[in-house]
Parts: sequence; structure tokens; C-alpha cells
Amino acid sequence: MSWPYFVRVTSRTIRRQRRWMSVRPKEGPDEDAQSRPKVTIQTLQALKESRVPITMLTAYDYPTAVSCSSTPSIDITLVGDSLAQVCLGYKSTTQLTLDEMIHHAKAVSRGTTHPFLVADMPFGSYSGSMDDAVNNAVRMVRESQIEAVKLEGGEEIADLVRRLTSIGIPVMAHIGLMPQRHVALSGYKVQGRNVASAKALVRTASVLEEAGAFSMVLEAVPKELGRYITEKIAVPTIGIGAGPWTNGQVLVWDDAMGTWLGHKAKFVRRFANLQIARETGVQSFANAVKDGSFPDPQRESYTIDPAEWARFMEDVAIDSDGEA
Ligand SMILES: Nc1nc(=O)c2c([nH]1)NC[C@@H]1CN(c3ccc(C(=O)N[C@@H](CCC(=O)O)C(=O)O)cc3)CN21
Ligand SMILES: CC(C)C(=O)C(=O)O
Ligand SMILES: [Mg+2]
Repeated sequence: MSWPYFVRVTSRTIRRQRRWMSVRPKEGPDEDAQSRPKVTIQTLQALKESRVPITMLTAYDYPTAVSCSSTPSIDITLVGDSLAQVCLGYKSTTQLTLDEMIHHAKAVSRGTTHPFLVADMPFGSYSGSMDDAVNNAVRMVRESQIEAVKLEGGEEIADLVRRLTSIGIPVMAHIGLMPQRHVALSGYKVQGRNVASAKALVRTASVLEEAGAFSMVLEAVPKELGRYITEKIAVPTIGIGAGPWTNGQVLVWDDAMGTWLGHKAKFVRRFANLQIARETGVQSFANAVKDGSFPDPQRESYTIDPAEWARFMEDVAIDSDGEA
């Protein structure tokens, strides 16, 4: 598809400006954070239409949420159920409970300023009755103050998407590789690699868009299919391992920051190496204590008025005389 000249120039300008704004973090408290315009569903739709890439990162606690809010270039913070593996040490996302998700989403919510805040509904929390699924989504919104829920699934979740959307809970759909179904799918495998499954995914995307999903995550699909679905549906697509032509990109925090030491999927790029930074910090602390250089008696310790200390010493001397 060819876009008019002014659309390309505008989006390029916005992109450069946003890149420039995000070059280096400011020192000290982030005073701009409270005054930035809040990202809304409308903002995300406008980013798709102006072809400015949408950025989404996961967060699982207060400090990572604060970091995701530290630049206006991040559009969405996702409390992903990858929480289960990268933060809680479970084997798979299917072990995560609704209560655990709500507990972490609350912390993320307290640290989030301008980014649009989305959370995954955990495995099993939206597969029973419609009423149970709605109640669970309402709990997530009410208790965690998240703004939208993300659901993995195909046409079988369309009625739920319709229902949640109708009661004012925006839904982000998640299609392609659905980690909550890794057992049924015989592992974490790229989806849509043959005619039949590619066509099925395109159909699924359209059905979920029609049901009211405001956006869609495409996980682990061929880049050609990522582009095709992105052009076919009107709502923004956000890819993870879906190539460069989706409307946005998402990565798991620990993959992007180098704190996940497990499997590294093909689509992961490390943008920082926080594991090395923190282990260096751990070693430095231990060294400084072991060699007696921490804490410094002048700068890192408290004092008592010398006269008060002299009286204290007299006092304890009398006490121990009495005992003797
Ligand atoms: N650290 C982390 N990053 C993630 O992206 C992530 C999680 N955890 N946990 C929940 C799910 C699981 N995810 C995964 C896990 C593995 C692959 C993976 O191994 N993919 C293979 C493709 C294999 C094939 O189809 O041949 C790869 O090598 O990329 C992909 C997504 C995505 N989510
Ligand atoms: C990787 C994203 C899309 C996700 O679902 C998660 O982190 O759980
Ligand atoms: Mg997830």
C-alpha cells in the first residue's frame, strides 16, 4: 500500500521527535511524568492511522511500571501472564492464579502514569461460564485499576469479547502462538505457516475485530502474515515475533532488559543487560562489607553528641560497679 507524502513525512517527524525525547533518562524524579497526555484507545488508533509504531512493554511490579512510564515513547504497559515464568518462577503461564495476577497488576497500576494499562486474564479465568469470566474481568478492573484485559483465543472467545466490550471493558485479543495453550499446541511453535492455518488466523482476526477487540497481539507468525492481517483489520496490531510490519511491537521486560536467563526465542532482542549490572552490584556490596570499607564511619554512620556519650559511659560504669 502506498501512502501520501504528507502522511510519511508527519509520521517520520513524530518518530524522530519521540526518539530524540527518549535518548537519555533524566536524573532525579521524573516531574514530567504526571503531566504527559494519557494514552487512550483513540491515541492508539491514531498511531496506526499515522503509521507511528506503537510500543508496549510488560511490567510486573511498581519499579518496572515506573520505568515503563519514564519516557513518553512507551504507549502501553502490559501486565503479561509471562509474570508466571519470569517473575514468579513457575514452569508455565497456566500456573498463574487470578489473585496473583491482581496482586501484581495493583503494584503496576500504582507505578503507571501515561501508558495505557492492559493485563492478561490468567489461564482458566475466562473459560468457564460467561458470568464467571465477566466477574473475573470486572475484578481485575476494579481491584487493579487496569484499563483493558487481554485474552488469548480464537472465535470461541468472540462472545466474551462482545460482552466485555459492551459493558465497558476494552479487550485486546491475542492470536497466533497462545502460550496458555502450549500443551494443546504441542509446544511454543510459530503459527500460520501453511495456507490453511494462515487463512484460519486471518479469519480469527476479523471475527475478533468484529466482536469489538480494540487491538490485537499477533505472536510468532510469519512476517508476511503479520503484515497481511495488519492491513486487513482496522484496529492496531501489536506483534511479538510477527515481523516489522505490525502496528506495534511488544517484548517481555526480562527478555528486553536481559534479566531472563531461560530460553531466548528468535524474536527477542536484548536492549540492556541488567542481569550483569545487578550481579556486579551484589558483588560490590559483598566485597565492601567483607573488606570493611562499608559503611564509612564519617559519611554513612550516625553520631551522638560527645557530652551525651560521656554521660552514657559514666552511667554504664556506675551500673556495672553496682553489679560487681
Ligand atoms: N521470557 C519469556 N518471553 C516470552 O516471550 C514469553 C514468556 N517468557 N513466557 C510466556 C510466553 C511463552 N512465550 C514463548 C516461549 C517460547 C517460544 C519459542 O521457543 N519459540 C521458538 C519457535 C519454535 C518453532 O516454532 O520452531 C523460537 O525459537 O522462537 C516462543 C514464545 C512467549 N511468552
Ligand atoms: C508477550 C506478551 C504479549 C504476553 O502476553 C505476556 O507477556 O504474557
Ligand atoms: Mg501473555
